[in-house]
Amino acid sequence: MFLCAVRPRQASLFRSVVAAMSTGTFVLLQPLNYRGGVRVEPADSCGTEKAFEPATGRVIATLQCSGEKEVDLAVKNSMLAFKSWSQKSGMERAQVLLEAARMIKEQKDAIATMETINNGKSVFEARQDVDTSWQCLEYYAGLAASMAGEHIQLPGGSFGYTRREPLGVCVGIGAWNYPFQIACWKSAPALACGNAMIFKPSPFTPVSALLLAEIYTKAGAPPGLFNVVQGGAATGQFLCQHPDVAKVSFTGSVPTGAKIMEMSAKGIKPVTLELGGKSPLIIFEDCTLENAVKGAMVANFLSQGQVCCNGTRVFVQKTILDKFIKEVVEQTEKIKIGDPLLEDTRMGPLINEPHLERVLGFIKSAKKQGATVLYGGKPYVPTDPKLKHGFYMTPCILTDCTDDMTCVREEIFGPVMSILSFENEEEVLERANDTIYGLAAGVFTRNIQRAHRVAAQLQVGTCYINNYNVSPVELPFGGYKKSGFGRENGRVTIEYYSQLKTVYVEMGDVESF
Ligand SMILES: NC(=O)c1ccc[n+]([C@@H]2O[C@H](COP(=O)([O-])OP(=O)(O)OC[C@H]3O[C@@H](n4cnc5c(N)ncnc54)[C@H](O)[C@@H]3O)[C@@H](O)[C@H]2O)c1
Ligand SMILES: C[N+](C)(C)CCCC=O
Repeated sequence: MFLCAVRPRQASLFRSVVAAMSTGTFVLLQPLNYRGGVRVEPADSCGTEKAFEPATGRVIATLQCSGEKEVDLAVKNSMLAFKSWSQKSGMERAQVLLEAARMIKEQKDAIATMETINNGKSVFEARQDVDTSWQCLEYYAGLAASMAGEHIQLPGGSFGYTRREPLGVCVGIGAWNYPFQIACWKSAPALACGNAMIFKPSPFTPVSALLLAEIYTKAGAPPGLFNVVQGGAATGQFLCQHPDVAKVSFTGSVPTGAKIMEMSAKGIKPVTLELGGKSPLIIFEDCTLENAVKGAMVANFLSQGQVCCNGTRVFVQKTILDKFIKEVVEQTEKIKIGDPLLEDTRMGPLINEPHLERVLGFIKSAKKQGATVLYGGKPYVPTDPKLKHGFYMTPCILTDCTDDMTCVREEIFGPVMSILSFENEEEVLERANDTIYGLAAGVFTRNIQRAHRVAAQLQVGTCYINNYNVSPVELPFGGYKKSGFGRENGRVTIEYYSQLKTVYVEMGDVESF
């Protein structure tokens, strides 16, 4: 067990990570809030939450959920930081973001290790998440200096101009499936635009946002520019309802998203909602089968299937159905499940026991409704004794699915692929769009006209052609329909973290009544 010898207030989490590189050894030291450039105990609390190491089932920390007083202190502190930060030039802000990106790259292994310990995803994947995180900071650093308004000539020599200004103190609320990436995807554009941010991670994954907070401070961000408050729903509510919070950017489920929107509406606050999905992946007979199979695996089993945009409704054209199924089962059998910190593991545990039970429940109901479990879908106990209380299951392939089954309609958020067959393009498009969600979709075909025609007709925020679940920072990411609105990544996100001021300049005399 690792115990930090230095005073907790000053203990850097990175020291803990370096000392705890193997599963079953890490203990997270308090305090877990981050305010004014240091880790602090919350001023008040509204209950506790436990954070686990999913690989072993061990509790790694009991969190004090921040109360109203702590939230207010965090907001006041961030408002102070906002005063100075918002006055800096884009180039000055970019320097801090670039230094933070450099430090993330330098600490990539430590951050990925911590993410794996707290979330359960394989360290192989966690490293990719860290890459998409520092890339996000670099990207918005690059845009910070080019944020500008326009000059508009008016009659008589008068003119107007616009200024793109920050919003103020923004709140980021995160889900547990991409803890570090979500914190970066929200904070990088927010800070680049001159805002301050208070971030509340999911209580299941409190750790890596603290790593990011330490990095921002070391990179030169003023104290309070990026504060972290820990807690669950009640803490999230205090944040959304705080009168001095200018914007809320939320990543999580549709029901919580609706509550966030309601609270924000009362305060007339803009919101970004990155919500859930039940995305279709359409595989035409003229695809490159090997790529389509790989695509389906990435679209379903990444992060143990706990990915918002996963393509879990896999529509396969009837003529290649048998070939596709044979190949996908063969590949799925090869997935190595186990200790997520081992280099060759590709599937770790699910986030916690209730979630594992929920996912297994979906498989049970799929069977009841007539689906066939062609592969997996069972609890899994790795041979290593220290992993026996972890939350593992075998990846699941369901066939004989129909569009009305619960496993096809609802977001499972676990490693469960539902395979459906189709005859033609028109039919599959109608079925693919028959959902309340609209986060993503995929299409595999070598027919270039068909690929673009289908992409244009899918009611989704992101459509992948001949790949899946790739997310370059240059491309906007977000949902249609109940999967939310607003975007993360891409140039457009600047608009979600800034507001436009118009200045009119009179060059003549005022005409009076
Ligand atoms: N679209 C995306 O980019 C994206 C990315 C990741 C996850 N997700 C979605 O997130 C969901 C899984 O994450 P989850 O289980 O953490 O979601 P969740 O909605 O339960 O919780 C998300 C966050 O909201 C907080 N919260 C809960 N109730 C709240 C309330 N009443 N007020 C304020 N905050 C509150 C939680 O503490 C947590 O930090 C899935 O539906 C998944 O699809 C979407
Ligand atoms: C990086 N991915 C795989 C596109 C996931 C984005 C966040 C969704 O849960």
